[in-house]
Amino acid sequence: MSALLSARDLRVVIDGLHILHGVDLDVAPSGVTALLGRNGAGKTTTVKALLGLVPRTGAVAFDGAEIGALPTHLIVRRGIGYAPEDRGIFAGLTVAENLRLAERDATPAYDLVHELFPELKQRAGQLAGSLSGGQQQMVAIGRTLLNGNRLIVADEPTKGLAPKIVAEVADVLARVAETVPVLLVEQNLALVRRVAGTCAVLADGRTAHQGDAAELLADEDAARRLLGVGSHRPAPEVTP
Ligand SMILES: Nc1ncnc2c1ncn2[C@@H]1O[C@H](COP(=O)(O)OP(=O)(O)OP(=O)(O)O)[C@@H](O)[C@H]1O
Repeated sequence: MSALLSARDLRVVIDGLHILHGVDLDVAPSGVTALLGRNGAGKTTTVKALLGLVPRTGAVAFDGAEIGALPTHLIVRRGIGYAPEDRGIFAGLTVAENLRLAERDATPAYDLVHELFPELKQRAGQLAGSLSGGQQQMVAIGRTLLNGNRLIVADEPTKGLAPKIVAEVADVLARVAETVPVLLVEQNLALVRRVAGTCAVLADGRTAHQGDAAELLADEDAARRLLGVGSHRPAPEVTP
């Protein structure tokens, strides 16, 4: 199965600091590919480099076309949707207004968004700032689905959320990945175990491992070495 997106030797230098030293990454054409690594390993920078949000060198192929040197607006136009770490939603606008602001296509895919997240339809008039963390993630991810994107990039969608809400977001991601492939930056290994098929692990700005997510997480020594945790310790619940 050839990758939907593959990055080779991705490097990022910011203000003279070498942040990525050669990241290789393959995103599977279906399901969830998890991007893992300890704090500061370079996950968010990798995602930003893929989207052209930071100066970078290296090759990035998306659906067979080279996008490694393109500016961000041309990359997103090729069909990559981004849900950033801070969600980037407008707290003072309603759910419907947040979605409307993200419209790019002449015929935005509201059917898909409302089918996946009926709650966003029910809460169309509610201020986004008064939604739960999980519901806010639905808005952030829903926005990326409006425009016929072929890859969704979600950066730590569960960060700072209570376990019950993490379970909600896990459901959201699992549902989305049935329709559109997802590149997921995530620290919650229980969630990764539940939703991800493949994974890449970064360490110190480089790719330290790529492969099957379940296999890695089943290997306690490898998980401890690469991620700094025993993958079998009691984890926050993510199953409903
Ligand atoms: N604009 C910047 N200027 C200086 N250093 C930066 C910049 N952006 C990132 N870094 C540094 O690069 C390293 C990688 O950061 P990055 O945010 O990509 O890591 P991460 O794996 O996403 O971490 P976390 O899991 O903690 O969010 C960190 O040491 C960070 O401090």
